[in-house]
Amino acid sequence: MIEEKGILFVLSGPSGVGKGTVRKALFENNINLQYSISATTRNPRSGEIDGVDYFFKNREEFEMMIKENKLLEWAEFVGNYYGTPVDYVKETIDSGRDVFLEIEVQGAMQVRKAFPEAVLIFLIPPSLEELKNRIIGRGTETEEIVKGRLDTAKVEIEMMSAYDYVVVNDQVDKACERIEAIVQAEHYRRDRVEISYKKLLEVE
Ligand SMILES: Nc1ncnc2c1ncn2[C@@H]1O[C@H](COP(=O)(O)OP(=O)(O)OP(=O)(O)O)[C@@H](O)[C@H]1O
Ligand SMILES: Nc1nc2c(ncn2[C@@H]2O[C@H](COP(=O)(O)O)[C@@H](O)[C@H]2O)c(=O)[nH]1
Repeated sequence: MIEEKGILFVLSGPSGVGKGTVRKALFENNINLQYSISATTRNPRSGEIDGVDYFFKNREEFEMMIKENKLLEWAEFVGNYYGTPVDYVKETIDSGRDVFLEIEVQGAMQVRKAFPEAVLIFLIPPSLEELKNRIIGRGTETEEIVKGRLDTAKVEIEMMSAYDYVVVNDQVDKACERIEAIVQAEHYRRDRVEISYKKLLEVE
């Protein structure tokens, strides 16, 4: 019997589009995906827990992870490092389970190179105005960081065509449904859903 590997799904998109919100809603629906917790040098926001939301590191620790090839991808984003620990991703995929990354665009492009079979999903806002409202509305960043993230967002949106799928986050539940449909479609495409086609064809 051939061992089936899991699929690596990557959700990316501009800052403030709602990646974290959509990801949390997806996982509340018990979707059968394993979330890969990232490492970062940014300070925890109120309520964020080390080892749950992120592995919080100082710059020295993060740079050591880079040096020791412990990251599948990493990027510097508006003044902080972010990266995906490689061992968890590899072990989970090898065990046949799907992994879900929520990362920014530079990192997604690195995943594309390192893992060409990964499925890249780009989340877009209904408009740039709405994106701005969402970043400001979240109220977690200073005015300067908000500006940095909005400037970066314009560059990031230009990378949309490098993705396998584009999903509009107009409403969280609708965005989740679209992503769930992509996950299902990718399983069908890889012939991993246990449907007996023979049986189907037998039906008159
Ligand atoms: N569909 C939506 N409609 C309205 N508001 C939304 C929607 N999705 C997310 N939001 C809101 O937008 C803000 C930004 O969302 P979130 O933090 O999930 O974005 P993000 O893409 O993960 O941002 P970052 O990349 O900066 O971490 C939050 O206040 C969230 O509640
Ligand atoms: N390249 C990577 N980007 C990541 C990773 N984890 C999160 N992110 C992205 O960083 C920005 C900022 O996140 P925030 O929590 O400070 O708002 C956002 O776009 C995240 O998706 C990662 O491991 N690698």
